[in-house]
Amino acid sequence: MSNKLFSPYTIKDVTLKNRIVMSPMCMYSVESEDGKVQPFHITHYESRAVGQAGLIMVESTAVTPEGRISTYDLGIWEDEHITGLRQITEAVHGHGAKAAIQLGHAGRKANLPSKIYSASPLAFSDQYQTPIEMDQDKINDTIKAFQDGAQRAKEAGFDIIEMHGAHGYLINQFLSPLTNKRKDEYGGSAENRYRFLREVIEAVKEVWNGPLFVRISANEYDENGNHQEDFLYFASEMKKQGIVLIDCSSGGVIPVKVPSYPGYQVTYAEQIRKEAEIATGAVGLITSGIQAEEILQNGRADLVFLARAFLRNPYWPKQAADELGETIEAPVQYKRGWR
Ligand SMILES: Cc1cc2nc3c(=O)[nH]c(=O)nc-3n(C[C@H](O)[C@H](O)[C@H](O)COP(=O)(O)O)c2cc1C
Repeated sequence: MSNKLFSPYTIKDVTLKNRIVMSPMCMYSVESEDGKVQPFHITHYESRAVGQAGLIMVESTAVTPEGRISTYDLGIWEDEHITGLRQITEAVHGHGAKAAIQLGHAGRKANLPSKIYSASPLAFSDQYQTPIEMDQDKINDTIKAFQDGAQRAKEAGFDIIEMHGAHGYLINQFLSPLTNKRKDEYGGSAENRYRFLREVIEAVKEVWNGPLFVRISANEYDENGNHQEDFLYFASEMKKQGIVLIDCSSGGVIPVKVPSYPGYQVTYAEQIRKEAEIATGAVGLITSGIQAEEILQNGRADLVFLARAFLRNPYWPKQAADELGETIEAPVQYKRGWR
């Protein structure tokens, strides 16, 4: 039986050469607080493309300055950011990988000295500022910032955009009843809590025809948080709106510890894939080729996302190919006998 991990995967008009995704990881490596790409970022992402990942996803990139997790975050809030981001996509494409970017807004989890905003005025913890509740103008401006970010991502040459709806950041703050206590049409029912994400997706679609992913936290580890029926509702709405893949993570909404064992979140990708009939990505302690292949062969997810494994080993796909007895289209150093 041939390996799925190394078979191509087509989403809309984009074909990945394999199903291995470098999961988004903030590198907190912007030095001058301007959100601009540094030489480090280009090397960091290019090296994983050399290592044969099918899709390189650039870290959560802030759509507004106030939406940064920290002042060290990459930004996409002004046109000046496009040049550096284009250097990343060109470097990644040069090695046959596709490039994605995760558009993010930290909301109440912004660790900044300036004012911060959220769905409701609830601090994440006593280490964080209490955010200002977004009024309608702020909501509209933020939706426009996601749209402008998508336009800039297009101009920078990205193939795929992912909206960061997980880990307790702004979109997640609207989705979760733990953080959204609003009395207006953005709060209350699951339908209302979904409204902000719905409007972000609609705005992004006006400027972006390519594949659009959403990352969600499919378990909030609190009985008063969203439950499976809520996630299935969100997934079915995303599908109706044309989202092509849901990247299934968990946690981060409130400060509770997330479990951690091999494949600890795969079950969410599996459930959403089966019940909402939408493609999913699995992430979380996927570290071996055999484990990744099992996930794909058993229809538990369509793509595997790896974060820390790629930090440790930019050549992880080669390691996985060796485990699975697969020969991969090798970069030149493999052909010269690199083992
Ligand atoms: C240093 C670091 C930075 C991260 N930054 C992001 C991020 O920008 N966006 C995101 O959705 N997840 C982020 N994550 C979470 C990873 O994408 C991934 O979901 C998580 O690490 C579990 O996968 P792993 O076990 O393969 O590392 C980050 C993780 C790490 C270790």
